[in-house]
Parts: sequence; structure tokens; C-alpha cells
Amino acid sequence: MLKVPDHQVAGHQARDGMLGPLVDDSGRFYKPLQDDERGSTELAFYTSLSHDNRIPDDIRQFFPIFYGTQLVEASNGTGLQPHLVLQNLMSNHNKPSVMDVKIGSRTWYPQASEDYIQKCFKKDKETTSLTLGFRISGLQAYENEESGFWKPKKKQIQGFNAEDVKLALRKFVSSNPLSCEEPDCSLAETIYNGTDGILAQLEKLKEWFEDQTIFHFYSCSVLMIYEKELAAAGRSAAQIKLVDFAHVLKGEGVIDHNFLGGFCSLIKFVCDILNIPREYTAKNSLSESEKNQSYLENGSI
Ligand SMILES: O=P(O)(O)O[C@@H]1[C@@H](OP(=O)(O)O)[C@H](OP(=O)(O)O)[C@H](O)[C@H](OP(=O)(O)O)[C@H]1OP(=O)(O)O
Ligand SMILES: Nc1ncnc2c1ncn2[C@@H]1O[C@H](COP(=O)(O)OP(=O)(O)O)[C@@H](O)[C@H]1O
Repeated sequence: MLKVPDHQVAGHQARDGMLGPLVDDSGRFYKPLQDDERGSTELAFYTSLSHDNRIPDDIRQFFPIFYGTQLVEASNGTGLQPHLVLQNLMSNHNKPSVMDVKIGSRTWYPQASEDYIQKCFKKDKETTSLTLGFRISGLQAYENEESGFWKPKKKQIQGFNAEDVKLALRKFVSSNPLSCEEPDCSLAETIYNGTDGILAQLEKLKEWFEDQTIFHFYSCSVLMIYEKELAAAGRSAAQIKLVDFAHVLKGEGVIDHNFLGGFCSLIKFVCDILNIPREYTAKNSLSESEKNQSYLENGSI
């Protein structure tokens, strides 16, 4: 029996007769295969990820497992439709705290249609993508049994500025995300730091991005996931995963500067919360932002 996922924080949602992902009881996540270029691009990406032996196993673990495609009853009542069958990243969780961070100062790519570029560029400009190299697309942070989750509305998140992003990253690892008081960051060390914490995982993935020229990931997100109960008991069990490959292009031997720059900027924000100095000064994201800024000033898009 398929149902609407409990802990989805961004993207298209299978509510109110809309088309969106579904989950089953055996740990699988069914993402509708969009019937345009986006669907074929995402399918091609997952297929190459499974077969391309240039991708090290310890990097593959940062992507959901791919089980192929399957025709299932779509959530919008249009009958059997093809879906990507993926590992449900929430299936072993009870009350997961989740943040979806869309990486890159630009979510568009030159080959896209003019309308699409304009739409993305507007969003990049109105959110922190252009200035920080990433934006928060959605989040939920569990507080406790009584108060439940801090889950700001999409509109509110879309209005986040750099200070709001910093605050959200702090609240995400606090025992009091719903409080108006200063977030206590009581879980920051356990979740962000430590040998298997989020920072270590981000650094590992960053190393790969410093070398890999196979793919360019536009509009792709890092999901940060952890279970508060475990964290409070001192067990991190935090993980990061990459999702959304509807706009992945071939890298053609070129470093994915747009992704790498945004990724380094995110790492810097996490380091700042932990008060860890980092040599990195967001050079890549700055150069991408500057590029976009100059597009903006010259009115060329
Ligand atoms: O339609 P919108 O405006 O909600 O945009 C979707 C995005 O929502 P946003 O407003 O940026 O939070 C949405 O972003 P999130 O996954 O929510 O971060 C996707 O980018 C989606 O695009 P695609 O299916 O991956 O091509 C976007 O959908 P499409 O523009 O591709 O339909
Ligand atoms: N494999 C997965 N398992 C569990 N949840 C997922 C998985 N992939 C995505 N999600 C959830 O769905 C949201 C949107 O995913 P995404 O692939 O970006 O969809 P869209 O293309 O509609 O934007 C993510 O923010 C996350 O909450």
C-alpha cells in the first residue's frame, strides 16, 4: 500500500490531488518520473550512477539507492504512471530532523529555455542562492513529543536572508527550535562535528567534487538528516544525501564550480556555528555570484 511520505520538506508534494512522491512499507520512495526532459535526465543520472565505475563506492553512499523504475498508481489519480524507485531515506527514522539545501549560486544552465532561465534566475536572486551559493528549500527540526516539529512554511523559507539561514542552521541542531529565545545549539557538536558528523561527510563529498568532472549538478539538494533522540543520547547517526537530479548535465571534463562553490559556502556556515576556522573563503561561490551579478547589471538575461 502506497502512501504520502510523512517527512517530505520540499519539492512537489502528493497532496490535494497533486502529483508527488509516495512511499511503501518496505523502505522504498517512489518519485514520479516527470514526462519531460526532467524525468529522462533524472533516470539517466541514476542509471549512470549505478554503472559508472569512475564513481567510488564511498561516494555512491551519498546518493539514495536506485531500484529501477516501476508503474504505480500516481497520487494525482491519473492511473499507472512510471516512477523512479529509490531508497526511502526516512524509513528508519521516527522523528527525523531534515533540511533540504539547494546547492549552487545558479540553478539554471545555458542550454535551458529562456523562460526556464528567467524563472530560475528570479528565484536565485530573490533567495540566498546568488549571495551565499545555496538556499534552504525546506526543513523540519524536531523539538519534543509535546511541541512536535519546527517546520516553517515554504513562503517563509523562500524569504530567508543570510541571517535567517544562519539562524536556521543553528536551530536545526538545538533543543529549542520552536522557542523565540536564542537557539541553544546543544546538539551542534554531536550532529555537525565529530568523525561521523555532518561536517566530516560534507568534507568527504567536497573532496570528490574538487576532482570529479563527470557531472554538473544544477538545482540539486543536500539533505541533512538526523534523529534527535539518538543525538541526545550522544549518538550522531546524522547523514547527508544528495537528491534531485532532474537537471544534471555531463561535466565534459570541467569541474562543477557552481556546485563546489555553493558547497564550500555551506561548509563555512557549519564551521562558523562550531567556531572552527576554515581556510576556505568561498572563492568559488563568490566568482559565480559575481558572474551572476554582472549578468544582472549588464541586463544580459
Ligand atoms: O514550480 P515551483 O516554483 O514550485 O518550483 C519547483 C521548485 O520549488 P521552489 O519554488 O524552488 O521551492 C523545486 O525546488 P525544491 O525541490 O522545492 O527545492 C524544484 O526545483 C522543482 O523543479 P524540478 O522538478 O526539480 O525541475 C520546481 O518545479 P518546476 O519549476 O520544475 O515545476
Ligand atoms: N529518496 C528519498 N527518500 C526520502 N525522502 C526523499 C527522497 N528524495 C527526496 N525526498 C524528499 O522529497 C523532497 C523533494 O525531493 P526532490 O527530489 O527535490 O523533488 P522535486 O523534484 O519535486 O523537487 C526532499 O526535500 C525530501 O524531503
